[in-house]
Amino acid sequence: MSKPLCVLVGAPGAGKSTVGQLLAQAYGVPFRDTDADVEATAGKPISEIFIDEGEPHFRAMETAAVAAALAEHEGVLALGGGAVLAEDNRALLAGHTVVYLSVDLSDAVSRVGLGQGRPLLNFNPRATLRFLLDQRRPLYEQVATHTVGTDGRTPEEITAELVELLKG
Ligand SMILES: Nc1ncnc2c1ncn2[C@@H]1O[C@H](COP(=O)(O)OP(=O)(O)OP(=O)(O)O)[C@@H](O)[C@H]1O
Ligand SMILES: O=C(O)C1=C[C@@H](O)[C@@H](O)[C@H](O)C1
Ligand SMILES: [Mg+2]
Repeated sequence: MSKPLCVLVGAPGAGKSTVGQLLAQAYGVPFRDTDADVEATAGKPISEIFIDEGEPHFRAMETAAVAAALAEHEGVLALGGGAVLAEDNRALLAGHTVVYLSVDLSDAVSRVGLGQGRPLLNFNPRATLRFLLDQRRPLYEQVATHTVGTDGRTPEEITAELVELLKG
């Protein structure tokens, strides 16, 4: 089975998409993001999938995207922030190099405040993120082979640490 060089997991705002692209550039390998795969398959943004078909439909599409990417992709792979909620996805991650990009509440709030298109965070992002971080932390820790803290650090600093960490 071909394997991604590295799979990034973590909460919304952890920087999976940002750091994932930098890490792929550093290695000269392709970057893939299951959120983008789902949007390409659906032909519309995730926010519209949530509105039109609902979260369970999005989660089923996400699980199919995770399975396909883990089987096919040989570069750096970022998963959607909620991908670890599904036991099927957690099982598929076994045997892969999985990096948990951790983020605390205040950094996550300020980072997601910069962007749009996160349907779970449309209403009261701070309270929702607090819940998501508490709910998911044990799941991220369960699937991770490595953990890297991102608070107060630039994407470039985090990428440099990852390159060192993954050398071994
Ligand atoms: N270490 C960092 N320091 C400051 N800002 C950051 C950092 N990492 C990412 N950002 C910014 O935070 C926002 C969210 O980053 P990004 O989209 O990479 O997160 P994500 O983990 O992919 O989130 P999601 O789960 O929603 O896809 C972006 O505007 C990005 O530029
Ligand atoms: O944390 C989540 O549950 C999500 C994070 C995003 O990456 C997207 O996968 C979607 O907006 C759901
Ligand atoms: Mg992302």
